[in-house]
Amino acid sequence: MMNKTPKPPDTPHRPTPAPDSARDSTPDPVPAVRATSLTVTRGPRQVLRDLDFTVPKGQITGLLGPSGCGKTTLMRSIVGTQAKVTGTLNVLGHPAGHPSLRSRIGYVTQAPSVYDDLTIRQNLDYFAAVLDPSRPHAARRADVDRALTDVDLTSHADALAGHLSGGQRGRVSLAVALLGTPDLLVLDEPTVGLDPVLRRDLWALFDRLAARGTTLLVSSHVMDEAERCHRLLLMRAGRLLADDTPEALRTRTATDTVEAAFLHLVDQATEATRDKEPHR
Ligand SMILES: Nc1ncnc2c1ncn2[C@@H]1O[C@H](COP(=O)(O)OP(=O)(O)OP(=O)(O)O)[C@@H](O)[C@H]1O
Repeated sequence: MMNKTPKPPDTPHRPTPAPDSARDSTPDPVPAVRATSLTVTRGPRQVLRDLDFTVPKGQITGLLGPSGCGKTTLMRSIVGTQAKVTGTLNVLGHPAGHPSLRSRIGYVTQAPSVYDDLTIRQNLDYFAAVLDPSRPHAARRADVDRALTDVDLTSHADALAGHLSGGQRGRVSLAVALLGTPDLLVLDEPTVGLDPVLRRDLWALFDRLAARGTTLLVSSHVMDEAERCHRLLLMRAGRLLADDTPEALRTRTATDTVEAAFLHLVDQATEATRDKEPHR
């Protein structure tokens, strides 16, 4: 079972695909992320094994796979917070973790990081000051207003963060990540626990950000969200099963949905592993 939450009854089978303008645009020759032979060890285990992939600029790339397959580890590697990373991992033209990337990447983890005893606006004011203390007050204020508008929380700006729903807290975290207008936005399962309307609104925001030129890497368990991405990285057990567009995946596997394509690729990979095992 891939989904953490049951599929909501009114979720369309295949949500609105990403806009053609973004899908058909020729990708920037320098990708936002390029990984070659990327391997990560956590504790005694290799949790990412020999990954090769690229994330094109200005598009939404979905990172999908079952719980524990290594999605968070891959995101942490890209934002530069993961230890024991080998191989090559370039992000926006620099090695992952390079100091110049700090202000260019927004990272939203699964646990929203907001101060409960501050209002939404106070949270954003605080993070804006930490992000760039030398930025003039008026410019910081404009950044906060823009981020509030982006996540549709302007009318709740004076509410205490501690009084918000889980989905609203997640949107505050996203607003914090948007304060510095990052070139790359890395979102770890941003739609978990959201109702269908909020999920739709959040995906509409991702589309708007991509249309502005932001690169998004979004992890999810929910395969119908995969259909909304320009590209997909499908993972299983620390390995990459596919790096392609949803359409190409469906065509290549002669299936109707990305979920069916994923299952087809899992079966293929299982068979290939079995064939390599010595016969007893
Ligand atoms: N601190 C750690 N030490 C050792 N192993 C870890 C650590 N954190 C995670 N792992 C292991 O690394 C593997 C990948 O974990 P990761 O959190 O990247 O998966 P995921 O795909 O993001 O899972 P989920 O969808 O449940 O968040 C898992 O097998 C997990 O048990």
